[in-house]
Amino acid sequence: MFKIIVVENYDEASSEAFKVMKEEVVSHEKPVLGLATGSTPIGLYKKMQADHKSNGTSYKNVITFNLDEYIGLPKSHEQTYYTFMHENLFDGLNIPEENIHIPVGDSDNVPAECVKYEEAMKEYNIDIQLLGIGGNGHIGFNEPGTSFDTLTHIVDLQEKTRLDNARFFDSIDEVPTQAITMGIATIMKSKKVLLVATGENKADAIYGMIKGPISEDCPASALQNHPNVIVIVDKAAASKL
Ligand SMILES: N[C@@H]1[C@@H](O)[C@H](O)[C@@H](COP(=O)(O)O)O[C@@H]1O
Repeated sequence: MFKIIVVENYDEASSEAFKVMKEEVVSHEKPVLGLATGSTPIGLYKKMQADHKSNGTSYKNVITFNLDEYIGLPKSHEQTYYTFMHENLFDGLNIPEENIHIPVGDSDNVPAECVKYEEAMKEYNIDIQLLGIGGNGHIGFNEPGTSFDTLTHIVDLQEKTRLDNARFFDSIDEVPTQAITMGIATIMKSKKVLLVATGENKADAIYGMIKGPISEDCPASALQNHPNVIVIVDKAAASKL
């Protein structure tokens, strides 16, 4: 079930998302947050850091699981999601390092890492999973055609996704070709989903997610079967609804 909140712009979307996130953080004794990368959550993460700094909201009992990670880059690489999360969120909060979970993309045994990651999540129930959405409707790195039954797994990144993410690298050739991602079945297990999307280039994906058929052609359409999804979109991303 979707609760759709339409706002004017990116900053308002970040503020609305922050309200939802903060409520989760303060209302659970041990909040379990599923986190995302991409440019969309940066505004939200800045607000979480600012709130921690000025209001002292504590994250010391927070446990986090990130959606995905590139395969093949060393952790310290400036474009890993490990680096992204530390720079954009974790460095400004007081989450104990041992509570932070991100798939290890430079593991010697990536298939075993996927199993281990899924197992680690079984111990906890994710209270809220934050999601962005790809222009082709992907969530995490679950590209169109991914089975809705998937757990954490290895994916070959589509050319469109590599191109979309190439802006962060020196050239398209440097964008990894594979990633580890939570599967769609993993995402569906979280108690609540918070999906944020802004800009006209997300309008088709938002339409497909909410109004399109439930189909593997649009991975986000699986969320039509989730009991509790909050969608925060600006007018541009909502323009085709
Ligand atoms: N794996 C991430 C997704 O989790 C993210 O939702 C998507 C959209 O990114 P952006 O928010 O930059 O548009 O990009 C990447 O592919």
